[in-house]
Amino acid sequence: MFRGDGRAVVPISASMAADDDKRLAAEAAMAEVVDGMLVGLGTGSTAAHAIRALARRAGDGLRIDCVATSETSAALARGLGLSVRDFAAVASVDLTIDGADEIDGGCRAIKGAGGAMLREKCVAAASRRMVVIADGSKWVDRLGGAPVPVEVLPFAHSFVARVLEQRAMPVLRMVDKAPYLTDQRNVVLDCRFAGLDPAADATWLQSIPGVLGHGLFLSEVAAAYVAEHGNVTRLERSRGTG
Ligand SMILES: O=C[C@H](O)[C@H](O)[C@H](O)COP(=O)(O)O
Repeated sequence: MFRGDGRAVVPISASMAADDDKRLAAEAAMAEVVDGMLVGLGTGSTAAHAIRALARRAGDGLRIDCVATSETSAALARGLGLSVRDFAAVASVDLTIDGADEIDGGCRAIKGAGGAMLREKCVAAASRRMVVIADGSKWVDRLGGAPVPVEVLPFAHSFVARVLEQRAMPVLRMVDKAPYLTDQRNVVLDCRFAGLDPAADATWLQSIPGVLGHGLFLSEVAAAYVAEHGNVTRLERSRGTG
């Protein structure tokens, strides 16, 4: 099966459960999890489906350890009986399963609507393989419809915002009338770019003092499971991409 842009995709299954594409995508990714793995747990509503699916499989006898990309995911996983190790003591992860805010045909993603992109990037980088799970609304031809979240040292946020204005419209993320804080107690500037150039803008973001991380995942994602109207498609990153 081919998308309009000619990229090959592999149809996996069709399901009557069209109202729960996130869960279907998460369950499809379970095929990649085998006994003995150290699994990276993503963050967000789609990743939560994967955590619940992993817990069910662990209940059926699958032996895995996990690391989590957020305190929320760690708490969910532990509450379901999964073994969650401290990532600070982990150098390498076998497989990470995470959500995304946007994913394109080259398996490039925008992540971080839930504020977890810095830990997600660290765990992804430590992983032998990272797969994204998503419902069809996340699948885009071109990245940039969603804002790019940028995690910033609070000390530097006004300076960083001024620099970001050269290429984007940064908005300080707020919750209950106060700046949103990540698990690391940093702030987030959500950036809408006027014509995102993913590679150039990722390099530029990383060069700004005070920027600790951002939600552009351009080389980390090996494959994506995208469920749309009950149909799950696996999109593999092309060799040589990114
Ligand atoms: O910080 C949050 C993460 O990057 C999420 O994986 C991403 O925002 C997707 O979340 P959801 O599955 O809830 O749409």
